[in-house]
Amino acid sequence: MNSEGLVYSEVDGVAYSVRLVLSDALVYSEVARSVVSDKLVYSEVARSVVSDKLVYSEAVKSVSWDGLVYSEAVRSVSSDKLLYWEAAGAVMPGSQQEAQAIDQELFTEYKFSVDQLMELAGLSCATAIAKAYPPSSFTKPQPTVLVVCGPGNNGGDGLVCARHLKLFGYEPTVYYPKRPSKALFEALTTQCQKMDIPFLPEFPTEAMLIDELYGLVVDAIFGFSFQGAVREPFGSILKTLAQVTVPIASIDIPSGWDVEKGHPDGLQPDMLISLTAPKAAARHFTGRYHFLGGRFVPAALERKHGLNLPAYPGTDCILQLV
Ligand SMILES: NC(=O)C1=CN([C@@H]2O[C@H](COP(=O)(O)OP(=O)(O)OC[C@H]3O[C@@H](n4cnc5c(N)ncnc54)[C@H](O)[C@@H]3O)[C@@H](O)[C@H]2O)[C@@H](O)CC1
Ligand SMILES: [K+]
Repeated sequence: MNSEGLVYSEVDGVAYSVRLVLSDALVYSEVARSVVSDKLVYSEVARSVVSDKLVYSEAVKSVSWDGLVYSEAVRSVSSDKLLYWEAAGAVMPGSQQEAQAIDQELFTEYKFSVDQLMELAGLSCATAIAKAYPPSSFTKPQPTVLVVCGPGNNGGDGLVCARHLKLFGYEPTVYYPKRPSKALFEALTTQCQKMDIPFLPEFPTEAMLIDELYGLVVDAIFGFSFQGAVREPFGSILKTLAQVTVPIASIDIPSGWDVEKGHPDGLQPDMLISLTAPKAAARHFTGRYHFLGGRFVPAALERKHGLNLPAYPGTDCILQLV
């Protein structure tokens, strides 16, 4: 027996779709339901695969309302020998002010140093990238990655990410046009150079050139302190990046996006790695992969800001939200 069917219907702003595949050894079903109104988007997806020995099921629920996104994911796999279950719930708070307040408290009250947190942030970005885009998935002969770094700490995360990508077997190249004269950034640059990571003297002006040379772009230009109209040279860089067809992975926030409102005509990355907690703009992210990284928030700080962070699985430094 083999059959497959898809039913889609929409009634009064509620869209339903049901997909079912049946074969002798396998049953696959997918049900999606979403409600969209002026202020509210509610969506629910349930997926399950049942084969002779294995049951896999996944449910993702998310509600977004003006400034707030709540999402919940449950995943379970059971087979003869294995029972695996994973649940995640996340509330996205994330005004720009709140992100900056958490940042400041980590440094002043909790006495972390920037380089400590940057190392963990950059490592989680490289880990998430390796999970979503393993070197074997690259269509180029080498897993080449262009890492574009901005002038602040988001750029620093990019440098750390490039270094770990190199250790993971990728071929990163960095473009870092505005380098602050601070010991931390100079050290991160030297570390990359000593690991034979090339630094581009000029940004490729044609998006096609980037597509030809690299299989992935890491956007580490701006994070949660970005404000106002983009100044050069980043305006031209972002215009070029908006035209590339290879996937873009954005660190913390897609660069050029308003931290709270997003940017409908701006960069639309394939991947977002939210650090510490997703910012409000993350509700506008439509790419394939959304990961949470930066597993360094003390419980008291999480409680104070009502972050309600999802539980990271085991010892992992990242959690896939979408
Ligand atoms: N606590 C945390 O919360 C951590 C944050 N980290 C990273 O730090 C980032 C925030 O870093 P920063 O506060 O340094 O800021 P950003 O890296 O977001 O950017 C600030 C820089 O961008 C420039 N800039 C801002 N608006 C601009 C515009 N319109 N045009 C051109 N240039 C503009 C500023 O002059 C400044 O040099 C986060 O997004 C995250 O990636 C991590 O490194 C570690 C931990
Ligand atoms: K970014």
